[in-house]
Formats: sequence, C-alpha cells, structure tokens
Amino acid sequence: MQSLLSKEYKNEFVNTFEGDESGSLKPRQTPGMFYSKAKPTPVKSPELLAWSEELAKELGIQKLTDQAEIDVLGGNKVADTMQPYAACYAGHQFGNWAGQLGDGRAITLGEWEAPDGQSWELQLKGAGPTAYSRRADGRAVLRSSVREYLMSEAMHYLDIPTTRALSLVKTGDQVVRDMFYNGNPEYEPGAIVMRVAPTFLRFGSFEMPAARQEIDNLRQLVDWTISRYYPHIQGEDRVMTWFKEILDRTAELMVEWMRVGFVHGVMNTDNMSILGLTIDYGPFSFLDDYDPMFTPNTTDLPGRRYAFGRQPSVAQWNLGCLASAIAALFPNTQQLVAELEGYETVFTLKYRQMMGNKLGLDEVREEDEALITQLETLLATVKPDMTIFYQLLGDLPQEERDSQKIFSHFQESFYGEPAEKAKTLLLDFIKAYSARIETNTTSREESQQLMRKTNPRIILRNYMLHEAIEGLTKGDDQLFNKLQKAMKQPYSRDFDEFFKKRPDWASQKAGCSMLSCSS
Ligand SMILES: Nc1ncnc2c1ncn2[C@@H]1O[C@H](COP(=O)(O)OP(=O)(O)OP(=O)(O)O)[C@@H](O)[C@H]1O
Repeated sequence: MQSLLSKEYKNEFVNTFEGDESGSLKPRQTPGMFYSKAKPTPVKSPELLAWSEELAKELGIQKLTDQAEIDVLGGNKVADTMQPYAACYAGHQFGNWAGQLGDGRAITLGEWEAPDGQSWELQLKGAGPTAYSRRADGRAVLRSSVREYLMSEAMHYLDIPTTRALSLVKTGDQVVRDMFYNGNPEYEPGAIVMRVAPTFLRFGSFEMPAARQEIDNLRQLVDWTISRYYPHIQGEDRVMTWFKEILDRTAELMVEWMRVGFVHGVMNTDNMSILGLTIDYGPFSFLDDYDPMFTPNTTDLPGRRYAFGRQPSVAQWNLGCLASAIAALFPNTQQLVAELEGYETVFTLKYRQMMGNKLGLDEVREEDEALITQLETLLATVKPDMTIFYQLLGDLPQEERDSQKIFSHFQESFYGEPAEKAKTLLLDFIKAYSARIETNTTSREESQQLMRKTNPRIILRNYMLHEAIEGLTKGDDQLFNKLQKAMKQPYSRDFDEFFKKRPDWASQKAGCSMLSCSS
C-alpha cells in the first residue's frame, strides 16, 4: 500500500507523445499536440465526501490519513512525480463534426501502478480550466459529480465495463449553472471526482490527428494503444485485428447496457472509450417504464438520437467514425467496411444470448428468437417497470396457469392500468414462455439462478440520486450512504427498500427523469 503523495507516478503518455508543455490555460487550438500540460486550479476548502475503499485496495492505495491527501483529490496539491495534463481529442456530437474538444474540465494527474502491474490513470473531473475549456469554467457541480461517482461504481458492481471513481470531494466553491437553461443561472456547490481507468482515450482521440491529417501522429497513437492496452494483438494485420476487437467490445458494452436498461444519454464519439468502457456519466438514466424511445437528455429530445433502443445502432455509427479516422492507415478500406457491416451480426448474437440469460433459458435455440420478439413487443406495449418486471418473471411459479393470478403477479410492475390488449399480450407471452421453460434441460433452480445473476434488482434510479443529492446539499448524507451500500449488491434481496418503481411525482420533475447535458 502506498499513499497518494509518496507514490512514484508513471507518466508514459506525456513521455511518449508530443504535447504543449507551456502550462498555459488559455483556450486554444493545439495542432500537432496530443495534450497540453495543465495544473489543477486550487479550490477553497476541499472536503472528502466519499472514498471507494474497495477500489483503493485493488489499486494498492493507502487509507487517507491527512488533509494533504485530500488536497490532492481536490486539486490543491500535486505529488512531485505527477505531470498533470489535459488530453486533446475531437468528436462527432449529435451526428455533427465538432472539431477539437479535449479535456475541458478533466486533468490527468499521473499513472498509478497497482501491485498486480496494471497501470491506472488518475484523473480529476472538475479541476479547473485547461487549454480545452473553450468558453466554459472547467468545473463540475456537486449534483453531476455525485451522479458520476455513484453511477460509475454502481456499473462496476453490475459487472459492466466502466471507468471507476475513487473519490468525491466538495470544493467549498460555488459554481454558476443554469440547470433548466431558462436564463436563470444559480450558484451550486462545486465538486471534483477522481476517476480512474487504464486509459481515458476515446474514439475522438483518434479522430483528432486524422482530421488534421497528421498521419504519423495517428499511426504513433494507434501503435502505442495496441502495444500498451491490447498487447495480445501481434502480427501484420494488427490494426485490423485491433479494430475488430474494439467493435466486439463496443457491441458487448451495448448488450450490457440493454441488459440492465441503462441509457447513456450522450453517445458522442468523444464519449466512446477505446477500451469499450462506459465513460462520461452525464444525463444518463435507467429505464423505469420500458420505452425504447426514451432519452433522458433534454438536449436530445427533438431527434431522440440517443434513445435506449437506438444505442446499439448509434454505437455502430460511432465505430464508423473511428473506422474513417484510421482508414488512412490501410492501403484499401474494403475489409474495414466489411468489419463495420458485420457489427450487426456480432451484436445480435451477443444480444440473443443475453436475452436468453435474462429469461433463464438453458440455451438460445432458433425458435427462441420469436419468443424474444414477443417479449419485446409486450414490454414496449405494456411499458412495465423493466427491472421489476424481470424480477417478477423470475419469481412466477412455473405451474401458474390462472390468468387473473398471473396478471396480479405482475401488478407491481405496471405504471397505470394496462389496456385489455396489453393484458392479452402478457398472458400470451407467459403461456409461450412457460412452455419453453418446461423444455429446459436444466433445473428450474438453475434457470432461476441464471435469471437472478442477469437481472439486477437494485438500480440507481434518477429520482433516488436526486433525493440523495438534495440531502447532501443540506448536509444530510444518510440516503447517499445507503445508496453507496446498496449499489454494491445490485443482485441481492438485502436492500429491498430500494426495490420500488419511480413514484408519480418524479416522472415530470427535472433531474428525476430527464437532465440536461453538461453540468
Ligand atoms: N464546465 C466545463 N468546462 C470546460 N469544459 C467543459 C465543461 N463541461 C464540458 N466541457 C467540455 O465539453 C466537451 C463535451 O462535454 P461532455 O459533457 O461530453 O464531457 P464531460 O462530462 O465534461 O467530460 P468527460 O467526457 O471527460 O466525462 C468536453 O470536451 C468537455 O471537456
């Protein structure tokens, strides 16, 4: 175990690539550069609100003992061997080329080598302006930081690839935000999250040199990324093999989001991790009532580009941007295009298997495709609470045939009284499902076990996060602490006080269902 301050940090990224070393925080374009050095801007009075004990242990980080370490987490102190920088990247936002973006409020302090040899970038989000802040302040508010802290850890415990969060610090400064974009800016408490990931490189990191036609830089970044993060990929075709693996990981990530009903909300290419991790927890939401066209992002409302059911195809579109960016490294792009077109097959195979697990099927047979489609139609029509529906499905007695009893069994998952047609869909599905389950070669117990480890029981619903944030803002951390415990066991029945659907009052309240982009 080592302390945050005494660690000998590695700085491979800045030692390998060309960067702007001036340390100037003036917003600017940085052609030819992979990063710009940027020290965090000190805050008034950093106060530790949360610390991920398990993650710290995994990384070999010693328990915090004094204020100097909290000062590191708040950006007021930098260890001697850290070389803080903001990365330069570009991106497509809402389908449009946005040019240079870069870390406008995130600063990577250094790379921490864990006892198992794995290297982790330690990054502060909300640590003040950088060369890439454009017209914004480089800060984050408590509201969005609590959401990122809790949700990224919750995703980890759901077994979904994600960046992690080590700490949450309240800065003591006030930050101005117009939460509802109605021209009424308000002061909100500022906060900083320390995020960790092997790398925060995004699709947009590769789009940047490609757009600037800096082909040598692009090649250098690709080669380095493969050697460092995909060391098992060797040989002449390594760039193509690498692309295929990113495609595979991205498809897998989409399947995982669909499994738990996670809607990211801003799937721009600057928010697509090159490792296939969930990155950037902004206006995300879990589905409450099952609606494939639900988007939690108010900015996304007109087109619903990032709606729940569209995420897999948006991921393919984003992979297309990555493919275009690296196309210059291939003599011809035929295979690249073919791989991209193969995404749908890759996704569908994984998706079916995942749905089979959600349903407790022993295997996914060809005829199960119809059952899955039947279920999807049922869910999209009845719009029950997704999480509760699957829990009830797992608990439904196998021998139950009484329509009224079946209907009552699912009552808890309904938002409002379903129409007659919806009832018929439910009963027809249950009939087909029960018949299929009877043909399982595995036992009912095994089937239920599979369902229990695939279908989460506890999800961090937006209204719960909202209530926890309201509490914290008033100095009451009870709910926040309870959620921190509950999210670590999303498949257990020990935290059933959070096993409940979204209350009526929360469906229209800002921050409880829908959110705006960057805060
Ligand atoms: N308050 C802010 N100050 C400076 N730059 C910002 C601010 N908010 C967002 N940005 C920048 O705007 C771009 C898009 O914002 P987005 O909300 O996707 O990212 P983010 O939440 O800040 O960061 P990340 O993707 O690193 O989690 C990024 O380049 C980001 O750094």
